[in-house]
Amino acid sequence: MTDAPTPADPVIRFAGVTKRFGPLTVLDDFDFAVAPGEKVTLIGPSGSGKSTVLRILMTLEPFQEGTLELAGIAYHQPKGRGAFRASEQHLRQIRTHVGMVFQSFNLFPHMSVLRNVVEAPMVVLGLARVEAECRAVDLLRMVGLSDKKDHYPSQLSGGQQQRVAIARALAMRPRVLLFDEPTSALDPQLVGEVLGVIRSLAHEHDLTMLLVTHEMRFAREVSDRVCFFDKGRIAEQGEPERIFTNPEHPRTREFLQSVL
Ligand SMILES: Nc1ncnc2c1ncn2[C@@H]1O[C@H](COP(=O)(O)OP(=O)(O)OP(=O)(O)O)[C@@H](O)[C@H]1O
Repeated sequence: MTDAPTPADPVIRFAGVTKRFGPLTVLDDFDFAVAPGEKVTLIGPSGSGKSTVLRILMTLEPFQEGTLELAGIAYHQPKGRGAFRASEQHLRQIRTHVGMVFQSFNLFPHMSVLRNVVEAPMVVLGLARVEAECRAVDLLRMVGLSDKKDHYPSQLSGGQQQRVAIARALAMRPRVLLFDEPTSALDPQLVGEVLGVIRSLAHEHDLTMLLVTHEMRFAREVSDRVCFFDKGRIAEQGEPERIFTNPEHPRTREFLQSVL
């Protein structure tokens, strides 16, 4: 089964999006929509285009054709006009509505944990320091790092750095939070603490979440919908229980057998 009903008022919508890297077509006439508050996980083989979807959403990658709608803002790229690149104004709008947690944390190394979390709300949203700090203190408590607010990233474990990165993304109060393999760079013993924070977020908040992960058990626990990606297409999607216990597409079965 490749089709999922399109939500009436999606917060994310790709319609006929084509993305090429030189001669390589990664997404071909790609359609995909996510409802507000939905938690959707993209799984699939390496190189199938999962991260590219997130990077296009975050405007980190231009695309060649199609329409992208994000939090009510639409971007259309007509065929044959080169690659869509967002204007400065678009970039600002996107970055206010969408947060992204990367594999490699990407914290500012010269800033304390607290400063990492308050920086964007102050600079981008114009929040007063006292308000941004209040927000940051709450979020650092939520990710279990209240006692590390004056530390620098180099003084933290990878798992702690990633939890700061999650707090930093949440400090912007985004409508959509993207996770690109958030535990891939971590030592195995640190994976659980990061997944725990994301799991609580997924279960306790109405934030829209789109995740790329190789952690299948985690995908099963947190997702409303799992999409199996194969060669730039969603070969199969559905509720996690069904996808993991009774996959219909041969490629999904083959993939799950190789990773479970
Ligand atoms: N900047 C780039 N330049 C050229 N090719 C790229 C670039 N970024 C990605 N690709 C190619 O696009 C394809 C899709 O990559 P993408 O990272 O989206 O896959 P993925 O499914 O997320 O893989 P993984 O699970 O390994 O992260 C791959 O063949 C990759 O080599």
